[in-house]
Amino acid sequence: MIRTHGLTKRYGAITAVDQLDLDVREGDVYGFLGANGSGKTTTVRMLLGLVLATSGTAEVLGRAMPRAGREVLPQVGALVESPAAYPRLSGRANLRVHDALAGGRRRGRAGRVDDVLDRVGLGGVDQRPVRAYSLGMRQRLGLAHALLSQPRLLVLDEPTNGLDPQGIREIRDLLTELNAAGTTVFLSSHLLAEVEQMATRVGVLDRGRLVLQESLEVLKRPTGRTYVRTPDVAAARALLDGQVEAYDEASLLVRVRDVAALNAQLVGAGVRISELAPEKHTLEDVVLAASSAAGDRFDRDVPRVGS
Ligand SMILES: Nc1ncnc2c1ncn2[C@@H]1O[C@H](COP(=O)(O)OP(=O)(O)OP(=O)(O)O)[C@@H](O)[C@H]1O
Repeated sequence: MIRTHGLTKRYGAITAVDQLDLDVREGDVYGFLGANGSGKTTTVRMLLGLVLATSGTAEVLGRAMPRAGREVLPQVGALVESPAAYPRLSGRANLRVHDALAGGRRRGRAGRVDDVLDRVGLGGVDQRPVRAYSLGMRQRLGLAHALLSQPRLLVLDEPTNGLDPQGIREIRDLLTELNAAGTTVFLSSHLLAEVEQMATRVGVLDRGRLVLQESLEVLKRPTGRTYVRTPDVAAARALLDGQVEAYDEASLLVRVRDVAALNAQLVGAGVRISELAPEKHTLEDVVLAASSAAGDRFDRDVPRVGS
């Protein structure tokens, strides 16, 4: 759906995007992660033909950008930074104008507009002019605009910017639902937790360079250790001598892959267990390892809403 080769953008002495090889496949929710200033917005702008690359190539929906923009862009729903809107008009009126400008058929327009407003949670609050909208409402309106043409591909730059935890959850659910119905989603974010909860594949940008591109399933694979929570730490340590890699007063990390066998062994020896689980890599671990210098600039402290 999106493929770039050696995509590079320089602004004078600054290399904002450096030799990027992106590969976004059909059906992905691709989380494009990077600290502030790492080059995400510049990349999104190049993909949409809003900024010209210094060198390298970009293909969107199998066509070269920006050359094929006229054919490609109507099939792509995009949200890049603060979406433009007529401030005196309501969101609904704005969307009707956009739909008309994009050549959407007049027939069914009102229904299409109402549908996307409902989907992004603006259906009930749309009496106000857009100038009275909060940042979060503007963001939702931008998303509604992106959805209007029922695109095969959504390209979203920080789509939850300005939203509260409830709003973030709603957008996440909406994107998951659209993806299940066949829409490929490419979203940029500096929020590790957001991407961890939504993405199927992840690309990590570190000062303009792609330092990691992999499916989340592979990245979060088990570490080969098992986490054991027990009130009988001393007994468990004695039993598993040599296999315990770390422990505290209530838990142990054991170098064992077979959780069922470990369970049987512990229970057989009378060790009480309150929790037993294979340890997994977290996205945070993996991102920090891939880009140690950038890692501490990520925003990790977002509230975890839902699962
Ligand atoms: N028009 C421009 N002129 C000069 N430098 C630019 C321009 N646009 C971006 N840059 C620089 O390129 C680098 C990457 O910026 P970019 O906005 O793409 O990063 P980002 O990852 O999207 O960050 P943020 O999340 O803060 O928007 C930064 O150093 C930025 O200052």
